[in-house]
Amino acid sequence: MTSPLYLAIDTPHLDAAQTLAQKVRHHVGGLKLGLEFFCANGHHGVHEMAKLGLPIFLDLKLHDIPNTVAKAIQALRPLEPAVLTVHAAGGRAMLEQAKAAAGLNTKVVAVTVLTSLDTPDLLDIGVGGTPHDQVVRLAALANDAGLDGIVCSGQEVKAARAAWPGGFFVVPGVRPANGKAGDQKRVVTPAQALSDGASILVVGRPISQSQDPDLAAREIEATL
Ligand SMILES: O=C(O)c1cc(=O)[nH]c(=O)n1[C@@H]1O[C@H](COP(=O)(O)O)[C@@H](O)[C@H]1O
Repeated sequence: MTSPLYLAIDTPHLDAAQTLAQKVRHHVGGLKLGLEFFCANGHHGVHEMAKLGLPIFLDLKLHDIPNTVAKAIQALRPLEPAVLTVHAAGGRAMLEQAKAAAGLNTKVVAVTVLTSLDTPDLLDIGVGGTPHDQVVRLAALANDAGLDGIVCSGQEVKAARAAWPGGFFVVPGVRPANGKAGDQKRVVTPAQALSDGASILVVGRPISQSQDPDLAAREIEATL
């Protein structure tokens, strides 16, 4: 069975990204490349990482007016990422146009409330209520707009999955029991996120900063 574990490769260095991915390639289901990697290495870098044969999750969290996001996604089409992110807060028209611009083999998923935010952080940006309320609201919008799924924390995935059984749910901010949360505020264990309905789990530092990344990936996999 394919592993639900996607490794977040958060580095601007192509050689470091390749070395890390080579180490864990047999114990992860896919590679997530983010802004840091893409800004430094662009399309060439994505092509190089795709040579490892794992699905590529291109996490660019696009958020702009509908026309700009649609044109950006058209420009990404040759890369054929398995998963691509946009921000749900971009609104209905942006989400609809994002999905329409993507290739048929790309799942477009909407980031709801970043896992680094809690209730006071939402208040700071003018959003009342809890992250849970906001995730449920934005998940309904993403579903309505025809997206494939959402990104949310493990604390909300059960409710989001119940409201959208066929959705694709990406859960980052997962930590093994006793793992360091770092800048993540809404954290659950990988096993909890999976049993609550995550489709895939995104894990970065617990693997990439480990002395032995392959062992760290295997240890997480063993808990699932
Ligand atoms: O879209 C994401 O992947 C994402 C959304 C979110 O709400 N929180 C979040 O942490 N992420 C990403 O997931 C990864 C988490 O990394 P670690 O905290 O190191 O495991 C990073 O690459 C983040 O960019």
